[in-house]
Amino acid sequence: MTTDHEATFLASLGWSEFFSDQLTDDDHGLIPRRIAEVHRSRLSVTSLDGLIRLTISHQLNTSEFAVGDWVLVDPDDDRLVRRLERRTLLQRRVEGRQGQQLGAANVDTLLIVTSCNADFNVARLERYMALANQAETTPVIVLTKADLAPDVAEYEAQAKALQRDLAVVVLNAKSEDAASTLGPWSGFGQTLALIGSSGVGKSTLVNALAGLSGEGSQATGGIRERDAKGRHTTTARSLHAMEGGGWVIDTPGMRTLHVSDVQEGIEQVFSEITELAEHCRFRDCTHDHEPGCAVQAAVKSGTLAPERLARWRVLRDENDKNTPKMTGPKGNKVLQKRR
Ligand SMILES: Nc1nc2c(ncn2[C@@H]2O[C@H](COP(=O)(O)OP(=O)(O)OP(=O)(O)O)[C@@H](O)[C@H]2O)c(=O)[nH]1
Ligand SMILES: [Zn+2]
Repeated sequence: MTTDHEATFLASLGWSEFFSDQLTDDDHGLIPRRIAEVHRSRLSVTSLDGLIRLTISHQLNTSEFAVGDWVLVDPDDDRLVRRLERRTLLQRRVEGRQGQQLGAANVDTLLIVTSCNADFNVARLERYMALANQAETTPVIVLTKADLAPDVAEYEAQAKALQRDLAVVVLNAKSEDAASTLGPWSGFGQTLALIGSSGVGKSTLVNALAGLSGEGSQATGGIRERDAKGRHTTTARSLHAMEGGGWVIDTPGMRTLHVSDVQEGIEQVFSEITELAEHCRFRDCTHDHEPGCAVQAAVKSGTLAPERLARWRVLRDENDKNTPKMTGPKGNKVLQKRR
């Protein structure tokens, strides 16, 4: 019963064979919808007529859903029937809590936003990239406030060195061409999400990408609301149509970060170290004092910066500490997969 209009709308939201292949005969009559808002007792989805609040059971734990999830809905009563398997999932560890919090689902590209000033911190960027890699979302570094920095090329070079083949974009988030600069990642059917510290220009970028100004715009700078605990929050809906034809997810929950369970993501960020380690004499080499260590040899020859190795160690140790371990059949430790 899907009209052409509806089909184009779903395709703009990223509906693809990955999701349609999950449909069975039992799903006849149901329609796919994408989650735009997740609250404690309510879920909303996008539609051509605007947001629709889903009918859900009182027992449903909404924290198991993420903005960007695809769900099947009964159009007669807007009842949630089931969630489809995710293509990508960004999640983060919350200090003092068990497990991980879901951030955003089915995101194609994660814009890691930082500014060309004191906010720029390579260790934090590597951490964000480990998370993006682990989620199987493509990271892109966006360097904002280029208009205020005299030494932009220096920041750009440092960002490019963070991971092999990493895309780095330099811009002024307030300029008219900010959205078109991000065109390669904001086209029809593409989903973007943003991460980065407070004040780097995320809301400004969302406004530029979504063509929002005035009434509909995300609060930028000091005009934000306070939540119950008196903290500043950017309170607005989380899924916006972009002028380029895709969608952008802006979830405040993704803005701070501790890592756990991102071992493969870390190996991808530091692929040059991962590859060198294969040539160490000992399989369990710690790349510290061992003879025949290919990683230390690279540091000595100047091809690997000692600071980069030190940051890899810190991130890997933090991840190991935060990742729950299971004891394997032979008593050796096995990393627990929680996907
Ligand atoms: N000159 C200049 N100012 C910028 C740029 N990007 C952001 N700003 C300004 O920096 C301030 C903070 O920008 P926001 O977009 O609110 O930052 P945010 O990352 O959304 O911050 P939170 O909502 O706290 O997470 C605003 O006053 C923006 O106008 C830029 O590229 N150049
Ligand atoms: Zn070694």
